[in-house]
Formats: sequence, structure tokens, C-alpha cells
Amino acid sequence: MLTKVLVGAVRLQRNTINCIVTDYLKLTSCQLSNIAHHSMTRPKVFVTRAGLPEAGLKLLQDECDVDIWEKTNPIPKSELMARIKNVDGVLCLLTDKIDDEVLNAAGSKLKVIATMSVGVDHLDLKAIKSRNIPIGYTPGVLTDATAELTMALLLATSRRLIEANRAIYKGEWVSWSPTWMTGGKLSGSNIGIVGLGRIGLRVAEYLKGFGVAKILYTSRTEKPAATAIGAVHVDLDTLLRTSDFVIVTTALVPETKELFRKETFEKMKNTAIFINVSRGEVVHQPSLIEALKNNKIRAAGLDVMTPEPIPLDSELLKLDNCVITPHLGSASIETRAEMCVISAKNVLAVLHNKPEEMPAKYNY
Ligand SMILES: O=C(O)C(=O)CO
Repeated sequence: MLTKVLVGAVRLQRNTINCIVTDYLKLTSCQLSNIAHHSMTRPKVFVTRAGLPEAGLKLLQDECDVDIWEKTNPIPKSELMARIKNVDGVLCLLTDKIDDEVLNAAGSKLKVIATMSVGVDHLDLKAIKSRNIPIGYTPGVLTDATAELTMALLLATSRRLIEANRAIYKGEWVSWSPTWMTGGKLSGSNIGIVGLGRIGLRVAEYLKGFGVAKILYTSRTEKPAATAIGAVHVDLDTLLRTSDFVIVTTALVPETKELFRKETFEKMKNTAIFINVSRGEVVHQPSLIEALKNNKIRAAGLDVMTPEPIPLDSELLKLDNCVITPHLGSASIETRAEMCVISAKNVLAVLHNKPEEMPAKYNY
């Protein structure tokens, strides 16, 4: 009886051990195959800059093997070409030129390019299109932020805020004075918006609240939303000759490159204020410097210039009638976070084989 019990107990123990071993082996092989499967199928994504907002980055990291350029300054082209090799997707910034050479370096696995910007002038559209690669971008989310920055430049230039602020530190504020640091005002003035799109329209809406006299705009077609707020579609010459403030919000495309040059500034009023929140290359900068120095126009407010960052010995930095900001149009905390989330979703939609679900696909 005792022997039977002992044999039974040993069998039971063996069975239990067998079960445990079998289960363990099953589990580990399953886990192993999971790991293998996982690393085989997780797409590779390259992010061209360190320090992107966490929320967007996390979305990518949850599903992809993400390689990030470790510095907070733009990636040199040679590094970009090395790091982009064999990736499935790239999340880039407006400082990264993606041209034929970079695309060749990436190779045939590259399925999507998502730029964390509304501007796409840094992308070689022809080369990307010839490879059938969808482009994601971030329109819409930065409209308010950029329009607000435009308002800041309009007020800073017309009311000479930076110049006046510097004057205090230089000990030049002697007393309240009837004409010292006087400038123009927005109310009652004529506004010209060159290349009215989402941002230009939002600026026009804000300006209505300032009681401006007229809002004129140029764009390829008349915009019903602009007409609805009383803005008038005109040709560029009419806009230049009539406007007290000329605001550039156009995209940089071959037709707008150096649209503002000597002849353009000559058509403007000599009391006009020029604002650029688009791209520096829309302006022939030496002509702008000349116009500002010789009072052919009154002032300029620039969020963009050539090159960026502007060299510290640039003539532009020596001019009291020029207000410069370091390309801050979209630089609100919320906006930049949203831009990053949209960019990540643009990448993921394509990697999930659902390009139609990209939050913002660039049509080209
Ligand atoms: O998104 C862009 O294109 C910008 O210029 C951001 O400021």
C-alpha cells in the first residue's frame, strides 16, 4: 500500500514537472517567436531631430523602431543620407532638404515622408512624386499661432516697440514727448495680403477687429471666405500701391521666389510697412535692406529671412526700422505638440497601409 502511494506520488510529481516544463517551453518558444516576429515586422522610422514634443514621438515609438538624430541642430546631409538608409518612414523638419540624393540613399523601402511643417519647399516634390511616396504635412494646426505672430510683427513695427524698448536701455527716454517714437496705426489703414491662404485669411479676420479701412489680397483665385469679410481680390501692383501694410503669407514656389525685389519695393508707399511670415527666399534681401536704409519703405517685420539663422553681422540687424524674430510663426507650445502628433499619425497611417487615413496628406 505504502509502495503504491509512493509510486503514485512520484508519478504525480513527474507529471507536474512535465507540465511545468512543457508549459515553460511552450511559453518561451511563443515568447521567442513573438519577439522575433515583433522585431521583424516593426517598421523603421527615422526622426531627423532630437527634442521633438513627446506626445508625437511616443505614438511612433509604440509601434516602430525609431532612430532619432541625437542633436538639437539640423542634421548634416551626409548624416541624413547614412541614417535614412533602409527606413520605412521619415519624420523631418523644414530644415531638412529631402532631394534626389537623399531619396537614393534611403532606398526602395521608404514609404512615407512626414514633415512637421506646413511649408514643403524643402522637399523635392518631383523626385518624391516619381517614387510614389506620400507626403504628410501639418496645415491648419499652425494657422492661429502664425497669424498671432503676424499681428505681433504688425504692432511691433508700426508702434516701434523694439526700437523704443532699446532706447530706454540706451538712456534715450528723457521725457514724454509729443513726437518721439511715434509710428503708424492699424486702424484706418489699408492692408495688403500677398498670397492669401489659411494664415492670410486668419490675419484678415483679426485685422477686422482693429478697424482697418481696406483689406486687399492676391491669390490665384478669388476666395469666398475672404469676400465674406469684405476683403478684395486685386492684382499685385494695385495691392503694392494702395497698402500701408504689405503682409506676405504666400508659399515659396518657383513663381514667388524673390517676388519682392527692387522694383516691387519701389511700387510700395514710402510709409509702407513690409511683413514676411512666409519664407526668406520670397524676398531679394539686398533690395529689402536697400529699401529700409533709404526709407523707400518705413519698416519691416520679418519672421523669416535668408539665411536662417541670420548671421550676426547682417545689415538687417543694424537697422532700427527692422524687427526680426527667429522663425517663430508656429512656436506656441500647443501648436508644436499638435504638429508632432499629426506628423507621427501621417507616418503611421501609411505604414499601416492606410494612406487615406493620413490626417494631412499633401496633394501634389
Ligand atoms: O510650418 C512651417 O512651414 C513653418 O514655417 C513653421 O513656422
